[in-house]
Amino acid sequence: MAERRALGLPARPGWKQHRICRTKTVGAPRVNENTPVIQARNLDLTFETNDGPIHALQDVSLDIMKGDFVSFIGPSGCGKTTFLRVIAALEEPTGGTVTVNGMTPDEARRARAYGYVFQAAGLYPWRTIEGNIRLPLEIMGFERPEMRERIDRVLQLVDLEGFGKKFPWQLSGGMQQRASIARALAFDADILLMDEPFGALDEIVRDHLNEQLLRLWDKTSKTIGFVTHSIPEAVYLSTRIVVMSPRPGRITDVIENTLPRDRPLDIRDTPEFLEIAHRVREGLRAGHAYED
Ligand SMILES: Nc1ncnc2c1ncn2[C@@H]1O[C@H](COP(=O)(O)OP(=O)(O)OP(=O)(O)O)[C@@H](O)[C@H]1O
Repeated sequence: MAERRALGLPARPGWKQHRICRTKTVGAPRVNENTPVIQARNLDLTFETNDGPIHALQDVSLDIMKGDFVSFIGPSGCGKTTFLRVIAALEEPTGGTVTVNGMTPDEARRARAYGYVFQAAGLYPWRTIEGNIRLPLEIMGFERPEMRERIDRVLQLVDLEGFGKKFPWQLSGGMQQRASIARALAFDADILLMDEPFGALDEIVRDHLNEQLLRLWDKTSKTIGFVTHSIPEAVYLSTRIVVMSPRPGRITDVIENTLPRDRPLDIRDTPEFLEIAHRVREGLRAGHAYED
């Protein structure tokens, strides 16, 4: 249900929901060049469960600037997904604040400030690839010619020209994930939130999609928040790597990536790359040691 909201789709009947706004934009971004696109201050989130409270986020503060590619890495349960979901207004923090383009997360969701890509492609099997991409655009009330233009543009961006009339089951897992990215890009939001989008894919496909994503980021200058378990993926893609640690979920290190923006895959064999990867690994280890 929350996933449907993030895609701009209506909740199923009977679900408590925020009203879906059908206009294209509600409220202009209230930021200038020097203001962070995403700003989290002392975020706290405790889930109340039958087994007691779970402190998923503790005192999380972070600024993400326009055009940043920020990866979140850390062991299972350290709050990576929860943090992304708070930014996307899919979870309500129990403390602290977060702004997206100067708005509350909920205002930002209504203003279509971000696209969200989930771990699984989550395409509707009875709709074609085009139909899947078109669905949120229909709900948002775009005119037909504009929908057509947007669908063609995003299919081209993710290298799926000619596949619009296919159904999801006719595409490989990697292509389905690209279609899911195309759907998130169709609103043309400046921010893309991606929750471990390539986790289920094999290494070769993942490498290819990493390259494509980097190219897409370069072409579109979007701001990207990206959850991953993979150190090489985080180092290859990001401008900054946020290392997190569990129980309670918190940020333990923020690593600036000094690699050039132009990154062929074999940059992963260079001493510079390995040095940054080493620092990420040390950060992850330190987070674990803290628990013992
Ligand atoms: N809706 C929820 N209700 C209760 N507990 C939750 C809920 N969502 C997440 N949690 C708990 O909060 C903690 C952080 O979860 P989260 O999914 O954010 O971690 P993660 O770092 O993304 O993990 P993974 O890498 O396994 O996806 C975990 O202990 C998880 O069990």
